[in-house]
Amino acid sequence: MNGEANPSVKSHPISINNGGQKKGSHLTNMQRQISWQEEFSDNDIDIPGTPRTPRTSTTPGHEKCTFHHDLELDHQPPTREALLPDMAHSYRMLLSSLGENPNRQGLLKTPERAAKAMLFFTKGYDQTLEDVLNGAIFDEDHDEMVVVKDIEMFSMCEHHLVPFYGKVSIGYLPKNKILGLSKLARIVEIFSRRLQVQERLTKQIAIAVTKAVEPTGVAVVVEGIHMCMVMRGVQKINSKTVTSTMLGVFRDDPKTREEFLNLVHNK
Ligand SMILES: Nc1nc2c(ncn2[C@@H]2O[C@H](COP(=O)(O)OP(=O)(O)OP(=O)(O)O)[C@@H](O)[C@H]2O)c(=O)[nH]1
Repeated sequence: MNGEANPSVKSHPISINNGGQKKGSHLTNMQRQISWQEEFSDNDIDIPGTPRTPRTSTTPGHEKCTFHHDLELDHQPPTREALLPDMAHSYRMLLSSLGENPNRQGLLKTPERAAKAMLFFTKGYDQTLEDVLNGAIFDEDHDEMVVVKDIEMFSMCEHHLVPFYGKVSIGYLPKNKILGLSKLARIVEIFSRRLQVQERLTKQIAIAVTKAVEPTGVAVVVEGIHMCMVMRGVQKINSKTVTSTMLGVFRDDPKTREEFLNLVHNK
């Protein structure tokens, strides 16, 4: 890792984006660091209108059950299971709309299978940052860049309900707190396992890391292949969409940003 990165980080004034305050104003660096992180509310992660099932079960007999964050279909909370009959019914109607016979042997269990698959694809709606972090935030006197790259990502395009997939690279500059490495990948799961657009996914991941460890800066790059552009519509099979969110020092210091991008792009 480039040892020169941190002196430049510390000396570089962090800009803030608070609507009225200008870049490089007379605020101290610490005040600036606090400012850009405090801008994010829960709404930045949980966008308005995001459907949410209750945190505890509404199924008779399961009122005290809470769901597991490692949600798998054969180990899933009653709240999610309760959605299956309605969803399966919708899929059955869809099969009929296609002119298919939902009662033929091969399709008999398809509505239930499809409903379970859709629940899995959207399991992120039932996860929160707090759930997945599980307290794995550690005090550590470390202020060098941490990068976890090429995290596989599978998501669903909210416009066409078809998948998009790719990889996510996350970097942050810790400020005396580090995050369990797997938790970066788990944060990707929370937000990718929903109906999404790639831009929002990228931003939500960056904000979540910011909330988790209040670092000096966070950088996220997402590279995605959208099946809505491959299998239908414009049918461009080789195009990739790259989105990024740079916060704090990654936004303001070109050297830090460049170090991150070099680490991400070096194979
Ligand atoms: N910005 C952005 N656009 C997306 C994403 N996923 C899908 N889209 C786009 O959403 C748009 C929807 O456009 P519409 O014209 O309403 O739908 P459409 O007729 O199916 O569009 P085509 O895909 O061009 O056939 C398309 O341009 C998609 O490529 C995403 O993650 N980010």
